[in-house]
Amino acid sequence: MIEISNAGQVFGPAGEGGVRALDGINLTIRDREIVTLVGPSGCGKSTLLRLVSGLIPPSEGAIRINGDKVTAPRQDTGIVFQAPTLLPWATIFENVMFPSSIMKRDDAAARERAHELLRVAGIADFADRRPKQLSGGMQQRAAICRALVHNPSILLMDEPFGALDALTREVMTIELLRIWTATPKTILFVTHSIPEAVILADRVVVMSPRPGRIAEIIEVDLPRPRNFALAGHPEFQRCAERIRNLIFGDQGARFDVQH
Ligand SMILES: Nc1ncnc2c1ncn2[C@@H]1O[C@H](COP(=O)(O)OP(=O)(O)OP(=O)(O)O)[C@@H](O)[C@H]1O
Repeated sequence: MIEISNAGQVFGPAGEGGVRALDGINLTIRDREIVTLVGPSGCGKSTLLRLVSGLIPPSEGAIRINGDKVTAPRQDTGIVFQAPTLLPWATIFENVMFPSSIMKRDDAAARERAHELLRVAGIADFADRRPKQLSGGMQQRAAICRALVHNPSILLMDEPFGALDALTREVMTIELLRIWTATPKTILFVTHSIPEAVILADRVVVMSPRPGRIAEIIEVDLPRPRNFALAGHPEFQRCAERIRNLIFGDQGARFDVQH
């Protein structure tokens, strides 16, 4: 369970000169829940993900995972950024194995898991290539395999499919749900895509413009397993409509969120 209590973040000097990115965030994420985060550009989605990952400490409040205060990156957490951030000099297989290697858990089981993930992601034939020999989409698939290789119980994803073409993006979204069904984990997922936010989530957290606050939390009552055929479902449309109204409904609306 992830507990975000009264978390706030100010970058730079305290007071007038600082940038307040987050204000008074309270959110509890249950085990094996998928929560998506949407909101206008600059509302603090990535910052909130970084606080939960332990990459930066919150200026105010606290993040707890299973009761322990998060003070640094944790072994039970995997993270995927929008850019693949692979090591250019290592092979795809070595990149995927990297978390297991630094945790000194690069045994036969981990290697088998890495091969299996590469198969699922459709890039097994590229295991011995260097990142620059793969397309951007294939590199991103490798980055997702890397985040999953040590079978973390928490997966934090910051617009992981943002740079992919629309078709690959849908395939990867459904693939992520398939992986989640096979090995359930708690997922916090930042996206600019309303359909992606709804199709993945148990709950969608909609954030308001800077300083980022939670505007509303929307429960998505759609059956699982899910696919994009559910876009015609009345519950899908209700959720998507509500998110749109929250984001575009006021004068401060920003148009960088995909309909
Ligand atoms: N390291 C930093 N130093 C100073 N300001 C920062 C830093 N990181 C983020 N910010 C500021 O905090 C605010 C929130 O940024 P953040 O990247 O979390 O927003 P976001 O909702 O993820 O945006 P986007 O949707 O465009 O990716 C922005 O105003 C940004 O300029």
